[in-house]
Amino acid sequence: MAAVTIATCLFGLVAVFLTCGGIMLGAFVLFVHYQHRKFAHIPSAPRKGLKGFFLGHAPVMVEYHKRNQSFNDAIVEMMREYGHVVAIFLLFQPIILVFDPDFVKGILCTNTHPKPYKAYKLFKKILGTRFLGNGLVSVLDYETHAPKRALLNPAFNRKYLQGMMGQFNAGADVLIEKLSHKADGKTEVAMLDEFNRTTLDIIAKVAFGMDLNITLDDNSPFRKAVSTIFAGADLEKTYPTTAFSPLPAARKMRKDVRDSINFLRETGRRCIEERLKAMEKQEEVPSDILTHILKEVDGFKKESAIDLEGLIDEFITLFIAGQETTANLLGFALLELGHHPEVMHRLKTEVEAVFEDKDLLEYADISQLTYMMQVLKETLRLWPPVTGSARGLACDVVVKGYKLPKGTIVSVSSYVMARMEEYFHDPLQFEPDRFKASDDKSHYAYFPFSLGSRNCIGQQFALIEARVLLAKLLHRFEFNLVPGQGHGVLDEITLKPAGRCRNYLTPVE
Ligand code: HEM
Repeated sequence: MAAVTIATCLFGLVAVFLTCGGIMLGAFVLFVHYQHRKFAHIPSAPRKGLKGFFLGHAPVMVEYHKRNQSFNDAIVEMMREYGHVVAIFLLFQPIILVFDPDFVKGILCTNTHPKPYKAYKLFKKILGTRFLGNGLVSVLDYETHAPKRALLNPAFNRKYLQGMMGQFNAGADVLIEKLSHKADGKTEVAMLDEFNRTTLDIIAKVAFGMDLNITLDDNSPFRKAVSTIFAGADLEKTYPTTAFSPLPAARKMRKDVRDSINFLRETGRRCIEERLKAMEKQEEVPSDILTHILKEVDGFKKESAIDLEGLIDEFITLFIAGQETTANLLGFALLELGHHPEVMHRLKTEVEAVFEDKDLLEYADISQLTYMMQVLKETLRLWPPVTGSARGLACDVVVKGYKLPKGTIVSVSSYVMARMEEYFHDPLQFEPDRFKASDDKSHYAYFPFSLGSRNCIGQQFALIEARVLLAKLLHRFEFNLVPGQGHGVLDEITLKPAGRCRNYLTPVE
């Protein structure tokens, strides 16, 4: 009798479980179907079978990732096939991609459409741990963003940065000294890794007066933490289940990322608190971006746009946004120079004319490097480290005859538009002369630093840093690409050269 009762109970439980599961699955299928129907009027690449129904184009993204190709190349193909407006589905999330300069202008240059949470949650938190929080990159709405941006803007204007030329030069000199020990013409040097270290050192010094010494220290915990965090973010982007999977590897990754983020945040907290104390005691403090911000907020005494936790968000934001991007730009530039000896020759001639026998490059010197600016702009056109931006529509919008309802996530891509014949002649050619001031016809089809009020605050910083580093390196070394490096890229949060820009170096005669 008892056995029958237990069996009945178990049967009942299983039935309830199956019914609930069935209802949930049914609701989920209806939801996915609704998402597809909502955007059925927008051209889209086929999503095959059940896998395509549930995962959308995500498997294509994984495929490209495995082949060291950017998913953006798949999007270029879709643009060629389907035109200026294309829908993609990542899992069941629709994203509408629009390749039209007027749309770019309307989306980026008005403060109408905020950043969408779904596209930026990976910056706010990685694998469940607060990362950039509400820092400048990841704060979503314009109202919260504006006062923060106003606070940081003066520290990033060209004039203020001109006063930091000493620090930019010093960073470059440490790298040159290090590389001079490897410049024997036969040692492979992964220049991307070197740029990564040096740009971390420079941002740490210029922004926070910190001497991290990462260029020389192979065991820097700071660098390890940054690498672990990027690896975690990339894993979560490609395999979102890592955020909650019970598998040991996923749990270990979550712990490593948590420890690394906490390490960075605690470093930031210490740095800010020590500076505050020094300022209270009226001790001499470095003239850097942190001092500038703390003076503005008067040590958080007045009601200000930012509190300590918010400032730690900015600390991490500047390290992350201000480092890998510039390193990748330099890596891609050196790679293209290796592939185009005639461009390299012309650039070196310009650098030598400016250099004469100077040790310290002043701002006036780098302003004369006009061809170098063209090289950097052209590199950013073909290889933008940040390929595009996303917004959530605040109202219905019609583009090219397609109605996009309020709430739609739209994305604009500098990477894809750079490859469109209608905006750039012979678009796949690396041709710096297209950026001669008089020839520049790139309005709203070229936006590697984004546009409008959410554009890159560090644009001037990056372009000063890149010119100082590249000029000093070309003055001292000949670079020869290790053969076999094509244009493969790693599309991991930022776009970077897959071959890590490996070179053989020799001293310039
Ligand atoms: C070649 C180098 C760089 C490139 C290509 C680049 C690109 C970009 C892009 C495309 C955005 C907009 C992102 C979005 O729409 O979500 C952005 C934002 C930002 N970048 Fe950069 N960046 C570079 C260097 C830097 C540097 C050196 C710093 C700081 C020192 C920096 C700090 C920031 C910050 C704080 C934001 C958010 C700005 C805001 O929303 O107010 N970036 N960057």
